[in-house]
Formats: sequence, structure tokens, C-alpha cells
Amino acid sequence: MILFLGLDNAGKTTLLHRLVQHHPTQYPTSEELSIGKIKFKAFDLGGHQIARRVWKDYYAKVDAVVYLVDAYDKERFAESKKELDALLSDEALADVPFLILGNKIDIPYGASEDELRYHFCLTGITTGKGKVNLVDSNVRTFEVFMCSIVRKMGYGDGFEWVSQYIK
Ligand SMILES: Nc1nc2c(ncn2[C@@H]2O[C@H](COP(=O)(O)OP(=O)(O)OP(=O)(O)O)[C@@H](O)[C@H]2O)c(=O)[nH]1
Repeated sequence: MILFLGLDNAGKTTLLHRLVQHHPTQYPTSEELSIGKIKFKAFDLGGHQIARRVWKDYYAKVDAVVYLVDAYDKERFAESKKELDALLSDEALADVPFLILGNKIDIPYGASEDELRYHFCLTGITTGKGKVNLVDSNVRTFEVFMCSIVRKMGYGDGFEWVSQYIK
């Protein structure tokens, strides 16, 4: 299962719907869909402690986390970082690859990738784009990709990257 997480308004539902467009035979609810064997579920974080309790039930089945950030909403970066840090430091998710998507780059004056990395303290510590073999290393696999879900830009590269780490 792939979990889509992030603050409310980050773009999770929009991303799910985009994925469905490529698979028109699926009829998902807004929070859940499956493509072949892979299931996708989306949950809002931040203030929603109930949601957290619910999706923790899925931990054992999580193949990857797609963490969405609204790159335009800089005022909520600290809040979003707090949620991401909690996830990244969670023992139960230690072996789970994280695709961090900085969304809404179609809006002018949003954060650039460098800015987003700076504010989320991700500068120089992610594991690398492209094909990086991490099989024998103990590091957590995570990387940042910028995207515009409405313009269908950027997230494809992110999914391609993360798919190499899904067993
Ligand atoms: N400009 C722009 N807007 C986007 C993009 N992706 C999503 N949005 C908008 O952002 C708003 C929130 O998107 P959602 O997909 O509902 O966000 P969510 O993370 O599912 O949040 P909840 O609906 O609160 O669960 C909507 O108005 C979307 O149209 C994008 O790439 N660019």
C-alpha cells in the first residue's frame, strides 16, 4: 500500500484523481484507490489525531509514503515539517521509502526546491534522484521532487524514482 500523507489542502485528493485518470476502469472513493495490486490511501495530517490513529493500523502494509507539501503555503511549512519529522523518525516506518512532493509549482512565488529543502532541513541529506542502489545500506530512502499535480508535471518522475525501492 502507498500512503499519501500531508496537511489538508496539500493536494492528496487531486493526486489520487489524477492517478485514476490514467486508469479509467477504477471507481475509487476520494481517499482510496487501487491500481493492480497496489492500494493507495490518503490521510490528512495536522491536528487530526483521529486520522493518525486510523492510518497507523496500516503501518505494517505500507510500501511507500508519498508526503505532499503545498510549496506555495510557506506559512504552514513549520506545521508540515513537524508532521514529516514525526513520520521520518517513526521506528515503524524506518524501512519505508518516502517520496516528498513539493506541489503547486505552477503558482508563481511558491517555494523552489532549494527553499523547500532549506525549510524542511532536507538540504544535502536525501538519498539521491535517479537510480541509486541502497540495498546494502541502512539509510532511509527519501527524496524531494517538485510538481504541479494540476499541470501533470513532476510527480511522474517522483513515482518512477520511488518505484525502484518498492519490493
Ligand atoms: N495551483 C495548484 N493547485 C492545486 C494543485 N494540486 C492541488 N491543488 C488545489 O489545492 C486544493 C487542495 O487540494 P486537495 O487535493 O483537496 O488537497 P488534500 O491534500 O486532499 O486536502 P483535503 O481535501 O483537505 O483532504 C484544491 O483546491 C486543489 O485544486 C496544483 O498542482 N496546483
